[in-house]
Amino acid sequence: MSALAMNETLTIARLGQRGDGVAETTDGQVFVPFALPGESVRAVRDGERAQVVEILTPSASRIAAICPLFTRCGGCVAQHMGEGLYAEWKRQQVVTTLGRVAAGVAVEPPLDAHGTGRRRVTFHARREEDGMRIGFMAARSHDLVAVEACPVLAPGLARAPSVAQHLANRLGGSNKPLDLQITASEAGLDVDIRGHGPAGNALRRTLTEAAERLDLARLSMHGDTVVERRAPFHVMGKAAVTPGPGGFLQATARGEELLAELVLAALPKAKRVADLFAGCGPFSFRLAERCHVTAFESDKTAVQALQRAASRAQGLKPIAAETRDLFRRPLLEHELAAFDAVVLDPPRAGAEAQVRWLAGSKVPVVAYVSCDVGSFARDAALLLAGGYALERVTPVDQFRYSAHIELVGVFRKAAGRK
Ligand SMILES: C[S@@+](CC[C@H](N)C(=O)[O-])C[C@H]1O[C@@H](n2cnc3c(N)ncnc32)[C@H](O)[C@@H]1O
Repeated sequence: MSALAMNETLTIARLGQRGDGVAETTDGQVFVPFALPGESVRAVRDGERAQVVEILTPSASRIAAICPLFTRCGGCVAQHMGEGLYAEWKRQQVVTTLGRVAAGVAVEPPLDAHGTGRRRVTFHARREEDGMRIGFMAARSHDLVAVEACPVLAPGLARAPSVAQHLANRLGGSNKPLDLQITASEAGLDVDIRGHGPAGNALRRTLTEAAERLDLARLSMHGDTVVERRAPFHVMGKAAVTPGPGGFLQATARGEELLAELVLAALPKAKRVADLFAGCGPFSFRLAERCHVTAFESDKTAVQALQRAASRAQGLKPIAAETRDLFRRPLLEHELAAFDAVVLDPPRAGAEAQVRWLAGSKVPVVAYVSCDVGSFARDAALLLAGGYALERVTPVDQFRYSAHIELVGVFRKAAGRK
């Protein structure tokens, strides 16, 4: 903190996008982590940020955090918000950003997609004076907060901290910081280690032995399988899918289900659907229960996982899958003409190149699943300019207690519009 730090009373006017309380002062906005609207707080200010020293008048919406590490660990920012305040804060993030391009659009209250909790976690590990430490990064700092348990994780990850600690100890010869990504699959824990150099034979033996001892389903380094004792899998509709090591998965099983339900509800009459940015197929498999699906995805391993699972699944309509970079090679007009609905679920950057082609297409309905409201708003503006109407926006909250929010937007083009 600088020598200019001041101790003063601040009144919190609203919540910012990241969950900080925001006070309006004569010097401009001041961001106050863990303070709530309506509260008066005594705080130490440093520039445009302030730390609470004492809450003078607590908000009626303040609740007790569920985790003793809350405020130290950088993973959660919102455990102190009561349910109503929390849901409205998340909804407003969508309303505010989207309002710039689609002012009148109805944004529904967020759907709670936490379910039984997050099915994937990444622990950081690094050497400290007393040995290897595993944990999460503290907020706005390079400090590591030691974590022995995390209440937002699904029950299948209950032993993830001790697994991460054991593996970090085994890898402790390296001074490099490591990331240990652990996923709870139906066949047990699926671990991908990043940050370590390539595994030589000796290290592979050590890790294979550790996987036995920890009863892991699979252990990989940088996406390269070291040992697969049981194929990890996830049930997606009528398919059992084994994603590539470290491959993308929605954060919670409930989130994946809810997103798929919203997508399916948007296209009740579709017969031929393009699933863009399809990953290993969570939407494709559910769509294929009633329509023909063509999946496009740039990650070859994900496409192979989808194809393998499709070849084994029973009772589905045909699913074709193609490895394709949709930023560089979006589907063009004549290709889009083969579909009566398009689903897209791009990474945070959005799908500008693809959406430019979609905007000029005649595809009657587009279900856009987004993990970044900023890029969604930019892409939505292109679709609106192309003659689509944004019918509905449903925020989906898979990342409970974080500032993150996802959404499904349904766009429809009236018949006859070009
Ligand atoms: C948010 S994930 C969604 C995946 C899948 N729909 C799901 O629900 O699991 C985004 C996907 O886009 C893929 N992707 C990223 N860049 C891409 C690109 N340029 N072209 C095609 N796919 C891309 C990623 O590999 C990832 O699978």
